[in-house]
Amino acid sequence: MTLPKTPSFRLDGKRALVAGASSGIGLACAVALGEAGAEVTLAARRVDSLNALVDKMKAAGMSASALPLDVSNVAATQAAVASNGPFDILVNSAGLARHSPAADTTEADFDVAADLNVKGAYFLTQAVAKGLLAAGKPGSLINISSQMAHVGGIDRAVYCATKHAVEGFTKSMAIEWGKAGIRINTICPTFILTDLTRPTFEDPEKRAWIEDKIKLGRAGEVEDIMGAVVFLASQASAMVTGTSLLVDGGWTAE
Ligand SMILES: NC(=O)C1=CN([C@@H]2O[C@H](COP(=O)(O)OP(=O)(O)OC[C@H]3O[C@@H](n4cnc5c(N)ncnc54)[C@H](O)[C@@H]3O)[C@@H](O)[C@H]2O)C=CC1
Ligand SMILES: C[C@H](O)[C@@H]1OC(=O)[C@H](O)[C@@H]1O
Repeated sequence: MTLPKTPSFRLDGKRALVAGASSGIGLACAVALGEAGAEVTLAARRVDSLNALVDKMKAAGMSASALPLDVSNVAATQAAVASNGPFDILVNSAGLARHSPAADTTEADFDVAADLNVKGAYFLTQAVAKGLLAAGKPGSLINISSQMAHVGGIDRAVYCATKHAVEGFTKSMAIEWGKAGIRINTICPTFILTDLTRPTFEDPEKRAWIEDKIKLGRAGEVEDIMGAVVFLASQASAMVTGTSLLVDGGWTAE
């Protein structure tokens, strides 16, 4: 009897683009992919915010470079991906939140969130996929969505709408490009301690509510996303497409 072979989690020889790489979840994903052997292009609006990180990754033996990229600018995104691709792996962690009661949402708040979280994510994913299709290569594209793509949240009607939309285009693109070997998935984190959530965590009542809702009883850390991203980027997830990987500590189990 031949034993089944465990698929590799290694990413040697793969080129990865990480958008929103200068902080938080994106930064952690860039490091995780680099440690797994990928050649990582870290993208952010301001490249000077990436230089120290790129140097640290290189000093630790990883392959890393910086690319200026404003994900809410579709034409600039398409041009940057076309001239620097093709990328075998995309992690899009660029995102924002403007929280308010649903009755108070302004058109401007809606537009700024939709422009980045939905439109920007859509066209970045499309641009990377088109590079792969033109090169006849397979790939794994990952958008950082949210547990809020699966439930509602107080003051989060717009944020939830944008993240639900990401799930919709992820499934549709996965159907269209599956036969070309392009897999598209989302990672859906719970509350993770980052710049984005710091104001929420600094409120003791809100922090207690979060730690109660998360069934594992603690706030998420960026390290909690690192294994998930390597899994989805690698051959270990070869049969996984069009779905969400919830890293929510059990929030949505209730
Ligand atoms: N922190 C949390 O609890 C959770 C965060 N998320 C999602 O994770 C992603 C990353 O968020 P965090 O790391 O928490 O916050 P963060 O604020 O550290 O990261 C967001 C990144 O997006 C970048 N960004 C903003 N606008 C951009 C643009 N136009 N072009 C390129 N980059 C842009 C920022 O510079 C920043 O590096 C977001 O999509 C967020 O919605 C999802 C679930 C939970
Ligand atoms: C920024 C939000 O408050 C935060 O991001 C998420 O996706 C979490 O579920 C929180 O709602």
